[in-house]
Amino acid sequence: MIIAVDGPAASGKGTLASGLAGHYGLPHLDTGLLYRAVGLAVADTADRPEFEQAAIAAAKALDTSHLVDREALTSAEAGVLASKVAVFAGVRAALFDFQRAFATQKGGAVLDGRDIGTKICPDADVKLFIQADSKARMERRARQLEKRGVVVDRYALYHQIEERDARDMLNPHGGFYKADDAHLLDTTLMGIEAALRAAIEIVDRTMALKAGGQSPS
Ligand SMILES: Nc1ncnc2c1ncn2[C@@H]1O[C@H](COP(=O)(O)OP(=O)(O)OP(=O)(O)O)[C@@H](O)[C@H]1O
Ligand SMILES: Nc1ccn([C@@H]2O[C@H](COP(=O)(O)O)[C@@H](O)[C@H]2O)c(=O)n1
Repeated sequence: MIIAVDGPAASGKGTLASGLAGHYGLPHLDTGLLYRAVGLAVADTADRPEFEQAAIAAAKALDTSHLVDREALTSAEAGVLASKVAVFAGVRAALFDFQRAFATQKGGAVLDGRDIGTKICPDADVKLFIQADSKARMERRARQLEKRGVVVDRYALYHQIEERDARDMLNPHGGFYKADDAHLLDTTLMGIEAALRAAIEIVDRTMALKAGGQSPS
């Protein structure tokens, strides 16, 4: 079974994808980490003319050793850099095969990102599109950073999230939109456990309908 989980920054898609992976015993890939690793690798060239070519080269050279330093990868700066390299078609193309191979491994997988249900796994068995309002997302991200001892300017963080969402939505190569057959799950008023229960319910219902030969939508 392939489960695709998409949604905007700090919507909780990674938390849900990881919970679903645990529940169904599937491997999980947070595809945002790939873009973050590429962004960090070319941070020095940002705003220079060679930025795009450097980012494409970094994406082609990416391997799992670049995904180890979780603290650097999950920083707010890495998120911004990721969304800047993600607009380059050459970067997205270079990262496609890795994601596709992960998704199609024997037994299936859970992937989360922006374009999983639309570009990477349009054939996923279940697609979830996670939503939460911008203020709730900002607050979740702020608390996550504060737990690490980072001093957070909530006003700046809110605008950074909004700006990143806009860049992702307007990215002509991105595929960041809800697929027609994706299930929308708004978690603004849900805690982590309630959101995971709701996601499991959607997956179980969708798979049961498919097994019965019915269209789930
Ligand atoms: N439903 C929820 N209620 C409250 N907090 C949540 C909820 N879901 C996730 N969180 C918390 O919000 C933070 C961001 O969650 P998460 O990393 O899963 O988001 P994401 O959408 O994967 O973010 P990113 O944009 O980095 O990929 C984490 O600290 C997580 O524990
Ligand atoms: N499938 C994806 C995943 C991520 N991106 C870009 O990377 C940025 C960081 O992603 P997070 O999920 O870790 O927040 C994101 O803002 C996107 O620009 C992507 O394009 N496609």
